Amino acid sequence: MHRILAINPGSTSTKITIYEDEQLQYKNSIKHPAEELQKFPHVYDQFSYRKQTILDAIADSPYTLDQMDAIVGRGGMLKPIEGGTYTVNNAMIEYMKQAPRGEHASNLGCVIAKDLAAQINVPAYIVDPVAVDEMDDIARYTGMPQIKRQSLFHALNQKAVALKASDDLGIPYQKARLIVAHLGGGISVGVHKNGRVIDVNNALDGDGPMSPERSGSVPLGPLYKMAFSGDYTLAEIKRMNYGNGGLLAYLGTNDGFTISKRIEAGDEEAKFLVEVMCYQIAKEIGSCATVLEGQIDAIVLTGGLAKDPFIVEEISKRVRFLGTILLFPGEDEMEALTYGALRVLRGLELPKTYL
Ligand SMILES: Nc1ncnc2c1ncn2[C@@H]1O[C@H](COP(=O)(O)OP(=O)(O)OP(=O)(O)O)[C@@H](O)[C@H]1O
Ligand SMILES: CCCC(=O)O
Repeated sequence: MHRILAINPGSTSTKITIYEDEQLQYKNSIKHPAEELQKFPHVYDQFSYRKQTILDAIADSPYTLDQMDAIVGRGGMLKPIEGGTYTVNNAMIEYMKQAPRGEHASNLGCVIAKDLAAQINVPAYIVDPVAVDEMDDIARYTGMPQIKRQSLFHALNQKAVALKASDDLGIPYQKARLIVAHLGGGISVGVHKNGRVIDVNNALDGDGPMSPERSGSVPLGPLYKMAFSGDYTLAEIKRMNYGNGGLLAYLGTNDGFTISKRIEAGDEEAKFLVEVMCYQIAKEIGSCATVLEGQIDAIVLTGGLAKDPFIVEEISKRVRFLGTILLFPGEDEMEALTYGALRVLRGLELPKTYL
């Protein structure tokens, strides 16, 4: 039996779980009040604070740290790397200190995992970080030689549900042709072909469909006029893209439950804007279908918004003609982290080395 502590630092909380093999034994979502996190200029500076909250939570659990066989953290904005389970090493930690690709709460996953694992002399891993990059070269190009498309997406959940979908279809993931749409606070739609995500929208940087709180793609001309108008700071424009964009910008909330209740109560504006978001998601799926030249084993809808039947139907009615639609509502990043570590601990996969 393998006992695994998984750590998933998010923007407002740090989730931890303890599994014994596939069995969840303990979970805790440690909330971090905004006033606490605001004290730290950079995500990396939250290391000691978040680590201590995790140690406090473990002290309140039925377990002690030294009972763990491995510690796995969510991986962050690392250099572009292929998917899989990686042993946490110093190169990773140094990269996260500098964070040249940006600050994301998950940057701390590897740092905390390594520190705690070193205390008890067990391995530390990360699994399928947001920086997973398996894109075909042709997908990287834009019409501006100065700008290349980047692969930054919900790799952990996308890969986990793609494995489950392949299993359900009876096809090995290494041979499957899937379009996976992760519908969360951010939205990413990835083309999975023969075990690799060969194209995907950058969910963090104004690429793809709008989401509950992100703008997705917008026309460039009006954007650069706005950027140079002198009316906005760079930080304000960034917030319009990430954090305050999408449904939140129109409706004042990014909460799918609230929006769904508003629609049920007859709010036509809310209904129309959700239709707009679903239209954009369906268009993105349609463009992914061309990448697979129409040979699609399944379209997979996952993430929190895939729990909403209205949203599922709005997307499905436009993409049904492409083939089978499989639903994996919600996400289980803790399970995905744990299973990634388990595959390595059981010798089913070799851990990869981050260079
Ligand atoms: N049953 C549901 N009905 C409607 N909306 C829902 C439901 N469950 C979750 N949502 C909405 O789905 C969205 C994403 O929530 P979720 O907690 O899955 O994602 P997140 O972790 O915040 O974001 P991300 O998936 O991008 O990491 C939120 O707007 C949430 O309110
Ligand atoms: C890029 C995927 C992770 C996120 O949406 O924060």
